[in-house]
Amino acid sequence: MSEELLRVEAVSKAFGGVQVLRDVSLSLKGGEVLALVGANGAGKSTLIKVICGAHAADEGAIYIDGQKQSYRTVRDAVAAGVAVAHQHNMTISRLTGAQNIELGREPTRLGLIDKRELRRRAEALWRAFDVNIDIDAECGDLGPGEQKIVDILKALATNPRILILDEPTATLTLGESKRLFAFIDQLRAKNIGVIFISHHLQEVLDHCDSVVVLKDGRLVHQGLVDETLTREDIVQMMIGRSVAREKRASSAVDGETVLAVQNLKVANLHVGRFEANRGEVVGIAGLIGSGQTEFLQCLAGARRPAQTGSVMLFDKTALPRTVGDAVVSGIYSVPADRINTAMFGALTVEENLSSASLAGLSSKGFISSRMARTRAAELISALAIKCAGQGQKVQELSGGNQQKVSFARWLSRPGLSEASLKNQIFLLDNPTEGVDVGAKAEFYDLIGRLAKRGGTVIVTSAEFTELIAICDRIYCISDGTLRDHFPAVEMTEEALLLKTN
Ligand SMILES: Nc1ncnc2c1ncn2[C@@H]1O[C@H](COP(=O)(O)OP(=O)(O)OP(=O)(O)O)[C@@H](O)[C@H]1O
Repeated sequence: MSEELLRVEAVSKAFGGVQVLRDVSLSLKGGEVLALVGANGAGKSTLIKVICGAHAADEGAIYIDGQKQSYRTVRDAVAAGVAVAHQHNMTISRLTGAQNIELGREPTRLGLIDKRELRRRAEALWRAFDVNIDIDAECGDLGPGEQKIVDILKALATNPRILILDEPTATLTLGESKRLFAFIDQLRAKNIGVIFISHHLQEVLDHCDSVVVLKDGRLVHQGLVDETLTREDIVQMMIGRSVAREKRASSAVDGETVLAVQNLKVANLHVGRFEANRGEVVGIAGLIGSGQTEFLQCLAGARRPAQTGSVMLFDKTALPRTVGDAVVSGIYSVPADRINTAMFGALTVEENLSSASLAGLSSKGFISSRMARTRAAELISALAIKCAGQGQKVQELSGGNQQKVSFARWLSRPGLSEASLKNQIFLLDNPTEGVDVGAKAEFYDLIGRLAKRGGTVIVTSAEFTELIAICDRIYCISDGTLRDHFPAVEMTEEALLLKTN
């Protein structure tokens, strides 16, 4: 590793009186892959935004190559050699990989886009990083792991010396993540300094050189990743307690089938046979983009399948036609794209938490604001949602805390009481994406409690270890078909990978 490339010195930042970063200092060398970890709301994204010019620090300074930076915009930071690849896929599906890589920087000739030069530039980058993807294919035809690499190449097209990767593996399966790490090794070899944000602590230990831990806006640790540092050490530093990784006790499945689907077709998926029982947590394992999201959308009334086949859903023989029908039938959904589709960013935490259960919070036609407040307070405490108060706008929360609100919205409907949830189905599409280890444990506990009360939970996850830990049975999607299922206790991550490839 070479000389110090980036130095963050005593940076502090507050929003509206809430201190989010306190006196944070860290250092990054060329060729170093530095992991930035911390619980949801610890201040990781805010720190990144200060480094990449999106926020100005209240106090402190950023140095690159020992030079104090005075940049005020993202463009200034790019000019100084800083680039960011954001967590959510920013590629445009109808453009090719090459067009995405050069998006916003297209070379022109006689006032028109010079397609040949554009292709040449993208290819030069592609060759420099020895990437094994088709840059002439439309991004919509690439897998999520390949799209992530296109996103990173797009950031690299600005020729940065410091590259920030914000949760790049959050939606990738293990195989896709491995490919991404091989790519990160190339960045290291080219002496690029990488800041890597992740909630997957094992990959931090396996692939990063050093780690910085933030807790409540303070830096509590910066050090090398070596054999003496364990996952448990990092968890302790992040949340001040340890989090067990044991399996949840299997729920009291009473065997009564509440949902059975045969021969359904949706997107690129054929559902040969799928069943879910009362009191059961059923997992669906598949590579991202295998059709599991679309299948859950059909069950939630948000999409019509191309072919319905035969259906048994409680006492009906059809799937819900609308989301409203589904909710009336007792089917609640936490969709994958929840931040855009299932939340009201401009409304408060309390309003979002109440929005799925207004009828239950009403008396004589009026919403009881006392009941809404009490219910919201219960949920905020049960899921440890970090917010300045119930009145804070959801768009001001950290990404992980927004996820928690979207999950909790549907929990506010049945409530956290011990009432039976028989004939209620919860559809959770990758529910713990972006959520920290402590909150994950709370989610698993809540999922177990929903099943114990007789509810049926159907869940997908990019993390197969998570499915093994929380499910009773797991269906696997292989060759575009969902049919085979296995008891979770008999599964390993490797076995699931083989069955879904
Ligand atoms: N624009 C804003 N206005 C008010 N508060 C904000 C704003 N942006 C961030 N915050 C607050 O700053 C704190 C830190 O948020 P940040 O997004 O940096 O956390 P994070 O560590 O990236 O979390 P996550 O793992 O959930 O993504 C949160 O409590 C959040 O509510």
